[in-house]
Amino acid sequence: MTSTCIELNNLEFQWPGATRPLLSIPQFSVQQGERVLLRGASGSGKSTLLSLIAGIHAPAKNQLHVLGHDMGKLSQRQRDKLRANEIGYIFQQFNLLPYLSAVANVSLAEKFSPARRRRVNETSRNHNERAKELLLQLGLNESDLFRPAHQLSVGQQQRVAAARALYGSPALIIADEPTSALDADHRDNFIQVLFNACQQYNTTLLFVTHDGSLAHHFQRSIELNEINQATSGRL
Ligand SMILES: Nc1ncnc2c1ncn2[C@@H]1O[C@H](COP(=O)(O)OP(=O)(O)OP(=O)(O)O)[C@@H](O)[C@H]1O
Repeated sequence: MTSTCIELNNLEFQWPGATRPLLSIPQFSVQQGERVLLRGASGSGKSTLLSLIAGIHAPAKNQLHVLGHDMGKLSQRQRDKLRANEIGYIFQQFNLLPYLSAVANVSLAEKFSPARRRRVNETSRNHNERAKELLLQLGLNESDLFRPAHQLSVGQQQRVAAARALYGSPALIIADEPTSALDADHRDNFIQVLFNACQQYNTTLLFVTHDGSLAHHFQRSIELNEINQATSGRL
């Protein structure tokens, strides 16, 4: 049975001080386990939409549901909790702690989330084992597992960032331009290993980029301007 992971209904969003709405999206949804590419030019509102889905900013009521929660009805604290427990975020600049090892960067995710800690406890002997398992699955070498993040290559750091997002099996992974620092070979390989991990855990993947050449990798590819009436000239 499939369930809906992200559901937008007449989502309207305008930044304070802006003269017009940035987002006006009548309908858009992503099913649990789906892998979707969201494309859009610079400034089209991709990061803003991600920040609403991740609960960093709040929409009005009844406009956005994430994993069954009306994001407009949750307090900031409830949104933070939902994000910590259920949403893995892969940032363009990785956001790793440079002097911690790859393994420590990955297991750090559980410090902020009892739910992730519990899910790791259910499936693994100990936390380092789970972090190591994910890193190896994502293609890191055994010899790099305990090296500090700042000594790793860009491609290796990206794998650590992906493993951290996947740690504790969140239902949704949001990846914001995660391949912009990689060359074409590393990029395709990174997407493939990320897909394999998402498939294994039925994790939804929302992958944002301005690079349309990645579309063929995904089950569905959406151009933000096509669903956003605020920028499609229809408003
Ligand atoms: N915190 C903020 N306060 C006010 N305006 C903002 C804020 N963040 C973004 N904006 C504005 O919203 C618009 C869309 O920005 P956003 O970062 O969502 O676009 P984007 O598609 O992610 O761009 P890029 O691909 O360059 O990262 C821009 O005009 C930007 O100036």
